[in-house]
Amino acid sequence: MIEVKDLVKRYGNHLAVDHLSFTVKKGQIYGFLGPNGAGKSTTMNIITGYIASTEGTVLVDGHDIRKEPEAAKRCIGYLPEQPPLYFDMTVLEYLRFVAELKRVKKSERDDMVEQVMEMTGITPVAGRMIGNLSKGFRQRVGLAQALVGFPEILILDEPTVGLDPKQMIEIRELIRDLSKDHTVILSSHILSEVSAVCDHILIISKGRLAASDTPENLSRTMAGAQRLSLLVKGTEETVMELLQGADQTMGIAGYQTEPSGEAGVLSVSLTAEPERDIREAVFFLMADAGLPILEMKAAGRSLEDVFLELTQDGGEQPEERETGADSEYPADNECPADDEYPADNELRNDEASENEKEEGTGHEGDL
Ligand SMILES: Nc1ncnc2c1ncn2[C@@H]1O[C@H](COP(=O)(O)OP(=O)(O)OP(=O)(O)O)[C@@H](O)[C@H]1O
Repeated sequence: MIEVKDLVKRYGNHLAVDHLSFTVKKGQIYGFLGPNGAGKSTTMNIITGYIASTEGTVLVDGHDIRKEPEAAKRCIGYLPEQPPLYFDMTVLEYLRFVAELKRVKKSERDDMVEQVMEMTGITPVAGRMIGNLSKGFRQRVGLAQALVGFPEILILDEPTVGLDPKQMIEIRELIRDLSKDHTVILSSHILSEVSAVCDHILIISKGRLAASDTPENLSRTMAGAQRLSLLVKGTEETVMELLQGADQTMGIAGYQTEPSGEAGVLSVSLTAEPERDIREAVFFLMADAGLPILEMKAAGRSLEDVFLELTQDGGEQPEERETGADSEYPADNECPADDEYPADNELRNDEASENEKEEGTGHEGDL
């Protein structure tokens, strides 16, 4: 679906994307994970044709984004970090406008807008000004504009940033739903978000690809051997004897004991053979010998540790961004600040009553 080859982006002397190559296959959710300033937005802006690369190529469904931008862009729906919303338009007006910009046939526009509003759960707020919507609803409108034209690929830059936890969960569910019919690439600096939603993780650090695999494989192959620490009620003699005599097929590669500080309780550290989960076997070994386990903790490296190690020092350097006409990067102030509009809680009642009128939409609460 997407082939990124040897991509380079320089901002002056600053190398934001450093010979990045990866492939995105159809029908999966890809998570673009990296600390702030790692180069995620820059890469997404290049893939979507929003800015030009310094070197390298991007093929979208076989179309080179530089040579055939129209054909490539037709395959992509993009939700940038700052959704391109017009706050003084109603949701319906805005989506009709987007449909026109995307050159959807006039005869198909109304139908399509209706469908994307339905898909993103914003039909109840179709007549409301975008500036008066809560952040969660604005994000849905952002997703709806990305869906206009029914592109095969959705590229979402930090789609849950700034949302409250409930809104985050709702948007993640929506993304999961959309992934049934679309290939999705989303960026995030939150590991738990990416591992919860994505089939494949691309870890980016200092503009380079640090790792690319499924969340399961990343934790299995990079997190190293499982280590368990236990508190066992028993004497050192009985525990050591038990471990020495333990069946080799159990997968225990090593062990160590020391006093726990509590009378009659021993602290035991166990290392498993590679890719073995020994928790259950250890539980039964101790239980059969009448030695109660008071505590068991898996001490292996988590996916989080792997991420931190791979991206160490890979984040934002304190450096000025280019701004103004020379910069291809969209200015931060394209959209009016939130405080120019009534606070979300001032709108809650209105929007809630609008939703109540539309019972059975299945979307509520994100107001
Ligand atoms: N217009 C610009 N001019 C100069 N430097 C830029 C510009 N845009 C981005 N950069 C720099 O390029 C690097 C990558 O930025 P980018 O926004 O792509 O990172 P990111 O991974 O998306 O981070 P974040 O999560 O903070 O959005 C950063 O060091 C950033 O300061």
